[in-house]
Amino acid sequence: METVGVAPAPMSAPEKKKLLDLKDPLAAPAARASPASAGKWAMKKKLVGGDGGYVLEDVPHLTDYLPELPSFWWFFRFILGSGQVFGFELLRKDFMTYPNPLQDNPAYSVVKQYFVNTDDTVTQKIVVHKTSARGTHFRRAGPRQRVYFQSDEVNAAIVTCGGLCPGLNTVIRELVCGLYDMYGVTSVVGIEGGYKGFYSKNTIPLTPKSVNDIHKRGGTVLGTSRGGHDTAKIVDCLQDRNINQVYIIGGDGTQKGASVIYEEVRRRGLKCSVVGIPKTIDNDIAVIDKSFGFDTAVEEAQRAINAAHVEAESAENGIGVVKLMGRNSGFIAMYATLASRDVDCCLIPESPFYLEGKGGLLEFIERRLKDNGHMVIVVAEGAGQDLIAKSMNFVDTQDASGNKLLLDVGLWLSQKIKDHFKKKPNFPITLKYIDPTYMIRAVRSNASDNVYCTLLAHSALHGAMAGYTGFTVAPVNGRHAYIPFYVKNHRETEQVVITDRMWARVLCSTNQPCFLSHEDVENMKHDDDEHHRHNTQLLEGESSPVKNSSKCNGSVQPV
Ligand SMILES: Nc1ncnc2c1ncn2[C@@H]1O[C@H](COP(=O)(O)OP(=O)(O)O)[C@@H](O)[C@H]1O
Ligand SMILES: O=P(O)(O)OC[C@H]1O[C@](O)(COP(=O)(O)O)[C@@H](O)[C@@H]1O
Ligand SMILES: [Mg+2]
Repeated sequence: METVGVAPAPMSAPEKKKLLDLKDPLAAPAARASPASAGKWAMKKKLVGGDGGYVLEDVPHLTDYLPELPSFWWFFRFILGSGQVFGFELLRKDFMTYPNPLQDNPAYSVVKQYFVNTDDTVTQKIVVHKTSARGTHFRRAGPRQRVYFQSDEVNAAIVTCGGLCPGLNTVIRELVCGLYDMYGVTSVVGIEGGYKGFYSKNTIPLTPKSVNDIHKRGGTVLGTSRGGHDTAKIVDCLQDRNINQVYIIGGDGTQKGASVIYEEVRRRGLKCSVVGIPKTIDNDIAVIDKSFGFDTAVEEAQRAINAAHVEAESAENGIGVVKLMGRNSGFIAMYATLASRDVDCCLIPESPFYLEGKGGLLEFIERRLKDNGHMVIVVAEGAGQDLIAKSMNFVDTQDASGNKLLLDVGLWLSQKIKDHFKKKPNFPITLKYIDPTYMIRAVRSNASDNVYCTLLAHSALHGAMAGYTGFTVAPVNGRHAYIPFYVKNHRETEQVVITDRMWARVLCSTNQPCFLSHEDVENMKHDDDEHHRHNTQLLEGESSPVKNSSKCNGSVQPV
């Protein structure tokens, strides 16, 4: 088995494919029943072991639960008896699959080895020691020699859910154009307004012509929403409309929803590939290198930080406060701070801070103003929420998707700073608060995100055409991979690890206090070690492959 990023190790035949769990229940007869009964059809891990602690977290395939797809297979089986005896498995595969239409596409005729070797995998852990286990791998994304759908058989649907993010339109455009141009698929529809659009709205026909210019606009031409995830109704819609490939673009909440849809599709025995494309401007999806739109967000944040800096520099004891997105994680704030170099203090949810007293934020602000005459503070929207909640009577509220609604930390902080300096008449300050959140989210994607979105879309449709299902697609260490929905930590929010070197770089560039005592840091390191141990039961002796504060490692390679 060839691997990417780790030298291939020779394997003995019996060890080559140690199928830890491949036996799945046969398909349930196509039926409509309550998803509550879906338990016994729930996703099973498909783990394949290899030499040296190699583990492949494989993706489900339509044939896992639809072992006999075409009806004429039954006819041959009836005449010839057992497929196994007559070497029939090979013949069966030929009936179930079709040559990839890309092989006749003039644009790809020059490519030396266009099709991905079916055994290629991508390693999750790229830094290894000579004694470390090879660890978790994912199936490499890309076009396969044989596909499980004929072009005229495909009815594809695309939906966007959750918050906006630069690049949504590019992903939609490239899915549509890729399906048409590479696979000759002509039936693609858009679902309007997120998950609830499956059962409350008409579909929008999508063609290369209708999506031609959409990548030049922010937002999503399909509309999006939070809430409204009714699995049974969504799968009814897929069944009624004969949709056999569904591309679901959204963040952590959306991918959890996609996973449940996949389970229900499988329970009903439908030939329908369920594909997730991870989206979140916050860049807080675990396992993957980064999510699309993040680069654009960091770039766009520079404009707000520059404005804050200009304002602060031009006033006596000027302070610019900029609030950036990041509900649970400070990736945008951290990267925008590092990119700018004008920021004096970066506050993120992962790093608690305090205002008053020795080593507190207010003391630091005073000192920096005395030294420099101005300063810029970047604060992620999720930072300091505990402090705010303590200082005012607040009852937790949630949005339609169940996400906690946050208090405006930028406003709160600005007020606290103003109040502090009001008590010091000899220390007049000028504070400007800039909240560019929705401006950053609503812009069109930049050039690098556009290319990234194109590759994501292509990887997604290659996977669906090859019959894979129940997976999200994303770069892992620079290579696109298919990550099964069942990889739980992939669906959980990732946070900046403040005991990693990347956060130290920020502290170094801003010279801000770390607000933590030595004891706090030691406790955090201990928690991280515990987390590593918990995440690496398969890989004794390895550190966590999941947590990674830099999160933007590796340039994205063509699939
Ligand atoms: N645990 C869950 N199970 C099923 N659907 C979910 C779950 N969490 C969120 N969703 C659905 O996913 C969609 C988007 O979720 P949301 O949290 O708003 O955005 P995002 O996907 O960007 O995180 C919503 O329609 C919501 O109902
Ligand atoms: O105002 P909205 O639409 O609820 O969005 C706000 C949230 O959306 C985000 O940009 C990203 O959220 P999702 O990726 O979960 O959609 C958060 O940073 C922010 O808290
Ligand atoms: Mg989310």
